[in-house]
Amino acid sequence: MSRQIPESELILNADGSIYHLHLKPENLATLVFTVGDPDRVSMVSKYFDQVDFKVSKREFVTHTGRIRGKRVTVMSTGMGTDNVEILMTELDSLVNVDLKTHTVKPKEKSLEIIRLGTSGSMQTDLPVGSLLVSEIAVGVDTLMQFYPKLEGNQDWAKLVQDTLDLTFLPYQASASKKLLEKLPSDFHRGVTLTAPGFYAPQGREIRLKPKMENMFERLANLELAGLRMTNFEMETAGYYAMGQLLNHRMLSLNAIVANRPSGEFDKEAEKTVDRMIRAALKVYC
Ligand SMILES: O=P(O)(O)O[C@H]1O[C@H](CO)[C@@H](O)[C@H]1O
Ligand SMILES: O=c1cc[nH]c(=O)[nH]1
Repeated sequence: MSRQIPESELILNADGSIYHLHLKPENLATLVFTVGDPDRVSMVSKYFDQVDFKVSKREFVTHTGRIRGKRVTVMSTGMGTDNVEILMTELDSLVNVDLKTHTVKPKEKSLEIIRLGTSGSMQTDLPVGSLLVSEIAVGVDTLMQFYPKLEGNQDWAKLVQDTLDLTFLPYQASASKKLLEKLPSDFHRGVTLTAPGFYAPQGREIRLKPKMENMFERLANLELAGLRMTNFEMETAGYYAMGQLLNHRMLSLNAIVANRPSGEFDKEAEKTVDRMIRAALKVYC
């Protein structure tokens, strides 16, 4: 008999749903699209043939339905890897923990989780309106200081640590090869920097001067094994790392809405996001 997880660690609501996501196992499909913005959930589910289930709690809004006969879930996470940690742990618990006995199920189940996010480009030749898939992501947040060490190559993480003179080691994880290979070639492939904030942690200056000078220029000039760093956002490395530790297949797609070298923001950002959503549903549903 596996360990019984205390009620204070795996918390259920009065209706038996999991604490933050407010979902029961039967409300979740094995293919899950995630978005940051709660308003983006209906931008995805409007393409479903039917929506059978809707729930929302805090920033976690979920719609589950069918598209071309395939069952699919879309849900929002809000911003940041702290929310991703909650999302991934609770999604994993919905499929791999028996919520009645509070014990881990003997047979592990994997989800396919595809993030549909917005992002800022560090590269001149990656303009606003581009679509990009994160092949590798480097997290400069401290989430992975609290979990088992990630297996696999950490060369990008070390390079970023040296470049930004960070006092802690960032972490690096990759997209699922199986999901990646299905994607058409009009998606640029990139190395994504997942930052613990939008302004100084991505080198932006409003009133406060970031401690790190020329941050995006320094990162944009890095090269490793023929790859360069391409874009900033705030979740992907957390997804890839948690997915690797929990054995779920992960992919992060990015609509490039800002270009840092040119100082431009995409005037048609909503259309760019819609193009990414339609492309993803076509490939994975
Ligand atoms: O558009 P979403 O998915 O929220 O993603 C990006 O946008 C937010 C910042 O504006 C961050 O969450 C960042 O990762
Ligand atoms: O520059 C950007 C644009 C969207 N999201 C980010 O985190 N950064």
